[in-house]
Amino acid sequence: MTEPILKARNLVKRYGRVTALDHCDFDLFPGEILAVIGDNGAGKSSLIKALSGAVQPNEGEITLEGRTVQFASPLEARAHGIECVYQTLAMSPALSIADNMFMGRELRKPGVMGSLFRQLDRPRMEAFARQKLNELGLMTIQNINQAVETLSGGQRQGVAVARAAAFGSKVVVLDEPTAALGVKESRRVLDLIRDVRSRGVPIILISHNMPHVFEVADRIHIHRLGKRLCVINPKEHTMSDAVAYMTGARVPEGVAA
Ligand SMILES: Nc1ncnc2c1ncn2[C@@H]1O[C@H](COP(=O)(O)OP(=O)(O)OP(=O)(O)O)[C@@H](O)[C@H]1O
Repeated sequence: MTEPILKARNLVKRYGRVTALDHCDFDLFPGEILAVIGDNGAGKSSLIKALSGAVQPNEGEITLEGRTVQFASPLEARAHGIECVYQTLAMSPALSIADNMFMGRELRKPGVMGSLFRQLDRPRMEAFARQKLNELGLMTIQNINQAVETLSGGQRQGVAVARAAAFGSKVVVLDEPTAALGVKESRRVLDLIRDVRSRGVPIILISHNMPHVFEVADRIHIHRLGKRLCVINPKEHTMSDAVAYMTGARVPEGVAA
Protein backbone atom coordinates (compact mmCIF):
# COMPACT_ATOMS: atom_id res chain seq x y z
CA MET A 1 0.00 0.00 0.00
CA THR A 2 1.14 3.57 -0.72
CA GLU A 3 2.57 5.36 2.29
CA PRO A 4 1.37 8.87 3.18
CA ILE A 5 3.80 11.60 2.12
CA LEU A 6 2.77 13.67 5.15
CA LYS A 7 1.39 12.02 8.25
CA ALA A 8 0.56 13.09 11.78
CA ARG A 9 -0.39 11.05 14.81
CA ASN A 10 -1.86 12.21 18.11
CA LEU A 11 -1.21 15.90 17.57
CA VAL A 12 -2.12 18.07 20.52
CA LYS A 13 -2.04 21.86 20.37
CA ARG A 14 -3.14 23.97 23.32
CA TYR A 15 -3.44 27.73 23.43
CA GLY A 16 -3.66 28.41 27.15
CA ARG A 17 -6.84 26.64 28.26
CA VAL A 18 -8.14 26.08 24.71
CA THR A 19 -7.31 22.69 23.17
CA ALA A 20 -7.30 23.36 19.41
CA LEU A 21 -5.95 19.90 18.46
CA ASP A 22 -6.97 16.97 20.61
CA HIS A 23 -4.96 13.87 19.60
CA CYS A 24 -5.51 14.55 15.92
CA ASP A 25 -4.43 12.16 13.14
CA PHE A 26 -3.79 13.18 9.56
CA ASP A 27 -2.69 11.51 6.31
CA LEU A 28 -1.89 13.03 2.93
CA PHE A 29 -1.10 10.63 0.09
CA PRO A 30 1.07 11.36 -2.97
CA GLY A 31 -0.67 13.17 -5.81
CA GLU A 32 -4.01 13.75 -4.10
CA ILE A 33 -6.13 16.78 -3.34
CA LEU A 34 -7.22 16.36 0.28
CA ALA A 35 -9.86 18.79 1.50
CA VAL A 36 -10.04 19.53 5.22
CA ILE A 37 -13.46 20.72 6.32
CA GLY A 38 -15.03 21.45 9.68
CA ASP A 39 -17.05 23.99 11.60
CA ASN A 40 -15.61 27.33 12.70
CA GLY A 41 -13.13 26.75 15.49
CA ALA A 42 -12.87 22.98 14.83
CA GLY A 43 -9.07 23.31 14.61
CA LYS A 44 -8.40 23.15 10.85
CA SER A 45 -6.03 26.13 10.78
CA SER A 46 -4.25 24.87 13.89
CA LEU A 47 -3.73 21.52 12.13
CA ILE A 48 -2.17 22.99 9.00
CA LYS A 49 -0.16 25.47 11.04
CA ALA A 50 1.28 22.53 13.00
CA LEU A 51 2.02 20.64 9.76
CA SER A 52 3.75 23.65 8.22
CA GLY A 53 5.81 24.96 11.13
CA ALA A 54 3.72 28.04 12.00
CA VAL A 55 2.91 26.58 15.42
CA GLN A 56 4.61 23.81 17.35
CA PRO A 57 2.39 21.02 18.67
CA ASN A 58 2.57 20.20 22.38
CA GLU A 59 2.38 16.47 21.67
CA GLY A 60 2.36 14.05 18.77
CA GLU A 61 4.45 13.16 15.79
CA ILE A 62 4.66 14.43 12.21
CA THR A 63 6.43 12.49 9.48
CA LEU A 64 7.35 13.68 5.98
CA GLU A 65 8.18 10.86 3.57
CA GLY A 66 8.50 8.50 6.52
CA ARG A 67 10.94 10.65 8.49
CA THR A 68 10.00 12.41 11.73
CA VAL A 69 10.11 16.18 11.33
CA GLN A 70 9.81 19.13 13.70
CA PHE A 71 9.57 22.46 11.95
CA ALA A 72 10.52 25.45 14.08
CA SER A 73 9.10 27.90 11.51
CA PRO A 74 7.30 28.04 8.14
CA LEU A 75 10.71 28.82 6.62
CA GLU A 76 12.00 25.45 7.79
CA ALA A 77 8.92 23.71 6.34
CA ARG A 78 9.47 25.56 3.05
CA ALA A 79 13.05 24.33 2.97
CA HIS A 80 11.54 20.81 3.09
CA GLY A 81 9.20 21.55 0.15
CA ILE A 82 6.02 22.39 2.12
CA GLU A 83 4.44 25.66 0.93
CA CYS A 84 1.51 27.13 2.80
CA VAL A 85 -0.93 29.94 2.06
CA TYR A 86 -2.46 30.96 5.38
CA GLN A 87 -5.67 32.92 5.78
CA THR A 88 -3.55 35.85 6.92
CA LEU A 89 -1.42 35.52 3.76
CA ALA A 90 1.99 36.29 5.35
CA MET A 91 3.14 38.89 2.87
CA SER A 92 5.20 42.05 3.28
CA PRO A 93 2.84 44.82 2.15
CA ALA A 94 5.56 47.37 1.41
CA LEU A 95 7.52 45.00 -0.86
CA SER A 96 6.79 44.38 -4.53
CA ILE A 97 4.95 41.36 -5.94
CA ALA A 98 8.21 39.86 -7.19
CA ASP A 99 9.96 40.42 -3.84
CA ASN A 100 7.05 38.79 -2.03
CA MET A 101 7.13 35.77 -4.31
CA PHE A 102 10.81 35.23 -3.61
CA MET A 103 10.83 36.14 0.08
CA GLY A 104 13.59 34.12 1.73
CA ARG A 105 14.83 32.49 -1.49
CA GLU A 106 15.89 35.48 -3.61
CA LEU A 107 17.77 34.82 -6.82
CA ARG A 108 21.25 36.35 -6.87
CA LYS A 109 23.69 37.24 -9.61
CA PRO A 110 26.89 35.18 -9.76
CA GLY A 111 29.36 36.63 -7.22
CA VAL A 112 32.83 37.88 -7.99
CA MET A 113 35.32 35.27 -6.78
CA GLY A 114 35.87 35.60 -3.06
CA SER A 115 33.10 38.13 -2.59
CA LEU A 116 30.55 37.22 0.08
CA PHE A 117 27.92 39.67 -1.10
CA ARG A 118 25.97 38.78 -4.24
CA GLN A 119 23.56 41.24 -5.82
CA LEU A 120 19.90 40.34 -6.22
CA ASP A 121 19.01 39.29 -9.76
CA ARG A 122 15.89 41.48 -10.09
CA PRO A 123 15.27 40.97 -13.82
CA ARG A 124 15.21 37.18 -13.35
CA MET A 125 12.94 37.39 -10.30
CA GLU A 126 10.55 39.76 -12.08
CA ALA A 127 10.39 37.60 -15.21
CA PHE A 128 9.66 34.51 -13.11
CA ALA A 129 6.96 36.27 -11.07
CA ARG A 130 5.34 37.64 -14.25
CA GLN A 131 5.34 34.19 -15.85
CA LYS A 132 3.77 32.53 -12.79
CA LEU A 133 1.01 35.15 -12.48
CA ASN A 134 0.38 34.88 -16.22
CA GLU A 135 0.04 31.12 -15.93
CA LEU A 136 -2.51 31.64 -13.19
CA GLY A 137 -4.37 34.06 -15.45
CA LEU A 138 -4.40 36.64 -12.68
CA MET A 139 -2.62 39.26 -14.72
CA THR A 140 -4.98 42.08 -14.08
CA ILE A 141 -1.90 43.08 -12.11
CA GLN A 142 -0.26 45.73 -14.27
CA ASN A 143 3.11 46.12 -12.72
CA ILE A 144 5.15 43.42 -11.13
CA ASN A 145 7.05 46.10 -9.17
CA GLN A 146 3.85 47.30 -7.58
CA ALA A 147 3.89 47.09 -3.76
CA VAL A 148 1.60 44.35 -2.47
CA GLU A 149 -0.20 46.89 -0.22
CA THR A 150 -1.59 48.54 -3.38
CA LEU A 151 -3.26 45.31 -4.62
CA SER A 152 -6.88 44.32 -4.05
CA GLY A 153 -7.63 41.50 -1.59
CA GLY A 154 -8.28 39.09 -4.45
CA GLN A 155 -5.05 40.02 -6.25
CA ARG A 156 -3.06 39.48 -3.04
CA GLN A 157 -4.63 36.09 -2.66
CA GLY A 158 -3.70 35.34 -6.28
CA VAL A 159 -0.05 36.24 -5.63
CA ALA A 160 0.06 34.05 -2.51
CA VAL A 161 -1.47 31.07 -4.32
CA ALA A 162 0.86 31.51 -7.32
CA ARG A 163 3.85 31.60 -4.96
CA ALA A 164 2.83 28.41 -3.19
CA ALA A 165 2.06 26.61 -6.46
CA ALA A 166 5.37 27.71 -7.98
CA PHE A 167 7.59 26.68 -5.08
CA GLY A 168 5.79 23.83 -3.33
CA SER A 169 7.80 20.82 -4.36
CA LYS A 170 6.39 18.22 -1.93
CA VAL A 171 3.17 19.61 -0.44
CA VAL A 172 1.04 22.70 -1.12
CA VAL A 173 -1.29 23.83 1.66
CA LEU A 174 -4.05 26.31 0.85
CA ASP A 175 -6.19 27.75 3.66
CA GLU A 176 -9.35 29.24 2.09
CA PRO A 177 -7.63 30.15 -1.21
CA THR A 178 -10.81 31.37 -2.89
CA ALA A 179 -12.34 33.27 0.04
CA ALA A 180 -11.55 36.74 -1.36
CA LEU A 181 -11.96 35.85 -5.02
CA GLY A 182 -14.72 36.47 -7.54
CA VAL A 183 -16.33 33.65 -9.54
CA LYS A 184 -13.87 33.83 -12.47
CA GLU A 185 -10.78 34.07 -10.28
CA SER A 186 -12.00 31.22 -8.05
CA ARG A 187 -12.33 29.05 -11.13
CA ARG A 188 -8.71 29.80 -12.08
CA VAL A 189 -7.50 28.91 -8.62
CA LEU A 190 -9.42 25.60 -8.80
CA ASP A 191 -7.78 24.93 -12.18
CA LEU A 192 -4.40 25.78 -10.68
CA ILE A 193 -5.02 23.33 -7.83
CA ARG A 194 -5.63 20.60 -10.42
CA ASP A 195 -2.49 21.69 -12.33
CA VAL A 196 -0.41 21.33 -9.19
CA ARG A 197 -1.84 17.83 -8.66
CA SER A 198 -1.04 16.90 -12.26
CA ARG A 199 2.60 17.79 -11.51
CA GLY A 200 2.39 15.08 -8.85
CA VAL A 201 2.36 17.49 -5.91
CA PRO A 202 -0.37 16.76 -3.33
CA ILE A 203 -2.51 19.57 -1.98
CA ILE A 204 -4.26 20.19 1.32
CA LEU A 205 -7.24 22.44 0.72
CA ILE A 206 -9.08 24.02 3.63
CA SER A 207 -12.36 25.51 2.52
CA HIS A 208 -15.86 26.29 3.72
CA ASN A 209 -17.01 26.30 0.10
CA MET A 210 -18.67 22.88 -0.29
CA PRO A 211 -19.21 23.05 -4.07
CA HIS A 212 -15.48 23.82 -4.52
CA VAL A 213 -14.49 21.03 -2.14
CA PHE A 214 -16.73 18.48 -3.84
CA GLU A 215 -15.53 19.59 -7.26
CA VAL A 216 -11.79 19.13 -6.74
CA ALA A 217 -11.14 16.91 -3.71
CA ASP A 218 -10.10 13.26 -4.04
CA ARG A 219 -10.76 12.71 -0.32
CA ILE A 220 -12.29 14.84 2.41
CA HIS A 221 -10.91 14.90 5.95
CA ILE A 222 -13.71 15.95 8.31
CA HIS A 223 -12.42 17.75 11.35
CA ARG A 224 -14.53 18.06 14.47
CA LEU A 225 -13.69 19.24 18.00
CA GLY A 226 -9.94 19.24 17.39
CA LYS A 227 -9.63 15.84 15.77
CA ARG A 228 -10.18 13.90 12.55
CA LEU A 229 -13.71 12.52 12.72
CA CYS A 230 -13.49 10.57 9.48
CA VAL A 231 -12.29 10.72 5.87
CA ILE A 232 -14.92 10.45 3.14
CA ASN A 233 -14.87 9.91 -0.60
CA PRO A 234 -16.78 12.79 -2.25
CA LYS A 235 -18.14 10.38 -4.84
CA GLU A 236 -19.82 8.30 -2.16
CA HIS A 237 -21.26 11.08 0.03
CA THR A 238 -23.34 14.18 -0.57
CA MET A 239 -22.63 17.71 0.57
CA SER A 240 -25.44 17.45 3.11
CA ASP A 241 -23.83 14.26 4.51
CA ALA A 242 -20.57 16.19 4.94
CA VAL A 243 -22.28 19.13 6.65
CA ALA A 244 -24.22 16.76 8.95
CA TYR A 245 -20.95 15.01 9.95
CA MET A 246 -19.03 18.20 10.57
CA THR A 247 -21.76 19.80 12.68
CA GLY A 248 -22.44 16.63 14.66
CA ALA A 249 -26.03 16.34 13.39
CA ARG A 250 -25.19 12.84 12.17
CA VAL A 251 -22.41 10.37 12.86
CA PRO A 252 -20.79 8.70 9.85
CA GLU A 253 -21.03 4.92 9.63
CA GLY A 254 -18.25 3.13 11.45
CA VAL A 255 -17.47 6.07 13.77
CA ALA A 256 -18.38 5.74 17.44
CA ALA A 257 -20.97 8.32 18.49
N1 LIG B 1 -3.33 31.97 18.68
C1 LIG B 1 -4.38 31.51 19.37
N2 LIG B 1 -4.55 31.81 20.66
C2 LIG B 1 -5.59 31.33 21.38
N3 LIG B 1 -6.53 30.51 20.87
C3 LIG B 1 -6.42 30.18 19.58
C4 LIG B 1 -5.34 30.66 18.76
N4 LIG B 1 -5.50 30.13 17.50
C5 LIG B 1 -6.62 29.38 17.55
N5 LIG B 1 -7.17 29.40 18.78
C6 LIG B 1 -8.38 28.68 19.21
O1 LIG B 1 -8.24 27.32 18.81
C7 LIG B 1 -9.48 26.81 18.34
C8 LIG B 1 -9.31 26.29 16.91
O2 LIG B 1 -9.05 27.39 16.04
P1 LIG B 1 -8.68 27.22 14.50
O3 LIG B 1 -8.38 28.58 13.96
O4 LIG B 1 -7.64 26.18 14.36
O5 LIG B 1 -10.06 26.68 13.90
P2 LIG B 1 -10.57 26.60 12.41
O6 LIG B 1 -11.22 25.28 12.27
O7 LIG B 1 -9.47 26.91 11.47
O8 LIG B 1 -11.67 27.75 12.41
P3 LIG B 1 -12.22 28.68 11.19
O9 LIG B 1 -12.96 27.81 10.25
O10 LIG B 1 -13.14 29.61 11.96
O11 LIG B 1 -11.04 29.39 10.60
C9 LIG B 1 -10.49 27.95 18.46
O12 LIG B 1 -11.20 27.80 19.67
C10 LIG B 1 -9.63 29.19 18.52
O13 LIG B 1 -10.23 30.22 19.25
